Amino acid sequence: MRLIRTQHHEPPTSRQAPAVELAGVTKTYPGGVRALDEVSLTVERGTFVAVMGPSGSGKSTLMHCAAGLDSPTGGRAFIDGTEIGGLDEARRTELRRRSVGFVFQSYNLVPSLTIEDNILLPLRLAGERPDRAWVSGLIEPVGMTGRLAHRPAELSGGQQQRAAIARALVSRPAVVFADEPTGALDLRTAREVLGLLRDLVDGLGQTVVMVTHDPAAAARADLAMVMADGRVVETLKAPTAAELAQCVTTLETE
Ligand SMILES: Nc1ncnc2c1ncn2[C@@H]1O[C@H](COP(=O)(O)OP(=O)(O)OP(=O)(O)O)[C@@H](O)[C@H]1O
Repeated sequence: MRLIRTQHHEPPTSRQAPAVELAGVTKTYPGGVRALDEVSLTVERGTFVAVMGPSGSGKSTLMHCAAGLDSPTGGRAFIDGTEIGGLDEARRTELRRRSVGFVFQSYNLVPSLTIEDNILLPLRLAGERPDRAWVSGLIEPVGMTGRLAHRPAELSGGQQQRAAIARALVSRPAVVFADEPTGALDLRTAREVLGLLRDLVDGLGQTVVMVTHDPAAAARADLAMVMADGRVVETLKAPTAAELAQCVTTLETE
């Protein structure tokens, strides 16, 4: 597994293209803040990647540029082998719908819809028919089998996040971006949700990129990228919570 590439190369375009690829990506916001400074990285399929770093180091900007939610001001970003920068807004939306799933700290389920309709919503929005076998295969591991007719308010936070994870996966995306997915959960529930993400990577070959402040959460990933000042300054394979905590503390005090 190779995460960081710094040299120029032609991006692969086959189904086996990396889930995400950034080549020299820079993001300068109006006003002049350089939130990303020539970041190059590859997220291989079937891997769980955590992004950590002090506040303001560029984690959210990295996620937004890698997910096609925002445009880099320099460099090239690819999702599933497709360059985002070459697409107009409609095509970019279509690429996100087809290839990217999102999980948020606050679940973002639609309160008026049942859990089943929430999970199926991305397919409905895309005008696609559910692949029943895939959907059933998702419902069971996320623990929603007996809860499909419930509304989100009838579920605990952990259950809502599990439903949100099923929703993120329902369109079989190339990559799921999870932004502080355990930030609103208690310790035990957070551990269960992280275990679920880990199982989805191991069992379904899903690719997950998770932004987190929590070293224990990041330690569940295959790789942790640690950011500072818009750059990836450390890439740790099979990281431990202790080494991640140490790394971030050092950066925060520098
Ligand atoms: N829309 C924006 N306009 C101008 N500057 C921005 C904007 N969004 C972020 N920034 C700046 O870019 C830098 C990186 O911000 P970013 O939100 O990516 O960091 P982060 O690591 O996600 O921080 P946190 O952990 O606090 O969420 C910061 O200096 C921030 O102030």
